[in-house]
Amino acid sequence: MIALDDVLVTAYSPDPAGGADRVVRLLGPVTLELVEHRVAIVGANGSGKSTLARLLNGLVLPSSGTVRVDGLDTARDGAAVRRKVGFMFTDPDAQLVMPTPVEDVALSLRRLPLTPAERDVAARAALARFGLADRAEVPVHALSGGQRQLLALASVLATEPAILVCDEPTTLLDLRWRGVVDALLADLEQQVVVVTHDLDAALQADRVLVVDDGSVVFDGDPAQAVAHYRALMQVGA
Ligand SMILES: Nc1ncnc2c1ncn2[C@@H]1O[C@H](COP(=O)(O)OP(=O)(O)OP(=O)(O)O)[C@@H](O)[C@H]1O
Repeated sequence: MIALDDVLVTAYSPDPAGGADRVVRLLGPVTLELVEHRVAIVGANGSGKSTLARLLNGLVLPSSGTVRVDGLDTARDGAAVRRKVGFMFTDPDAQLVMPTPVEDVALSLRRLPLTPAERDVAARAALARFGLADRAEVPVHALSGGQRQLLALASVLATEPAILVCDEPTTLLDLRWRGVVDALLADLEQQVVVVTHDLDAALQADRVLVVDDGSVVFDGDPAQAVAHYRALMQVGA
């Protein structure tokens, strides 16, 4: 279970007038527990969604308050939390570090007690699961955006996270690849927390958080959450 207790995230921001840096609030205070299988986070650009998502695996630490994942404190047990919580970035290039897909997935498998040959077999099996079997040795930069997104998903899932946090995983994708990634995410056994601008995807979640100006302004039923968000954005259904 993910539990945020009175979490506040602040940052220092330069004073345009040239004075001392000012402390600005990015998010919070937020207190909530996430136990649902599928949780979506929606909100305007710059509202604090990524900050909230990044808190969940310790990429962002609270300035005050605590974030716990199955009892592990992200501020004190960061490495253990990151083994538990996989994170998929909007831009797969932020995450893919090896020259070829098979090497990238193999890198994700490094903590498992496997021989190099076993790791290679496991990496290829992971690529096959995502339709990338014949792309294993193609340079990562030569893959399409959709294929890179799938590779990022394959790599993060290879670490066998208990929870997967995805920050706008389909924003860069065309309709076909969006459908592929949405279907793969929907089928996962893991708890998935997804930041999305895709309101149809949000409607499929069990619970939706609406973030606005650094606060969670609605939390609950997906249809009501989407209606709340539309009203906030002053756009019709
Ligand atoms: N380290 C930081 N220092 C200062 N400001 C920051 C920092 N990180 C984020 N911000 C600001 O906090 C606000 C929330 O950022 P965040 O990335 O969480 O928004 P978001 O809702 O994910 O936006 P988008 O939909 O555009 O990706 C933005 O105004 C951003 O510029």
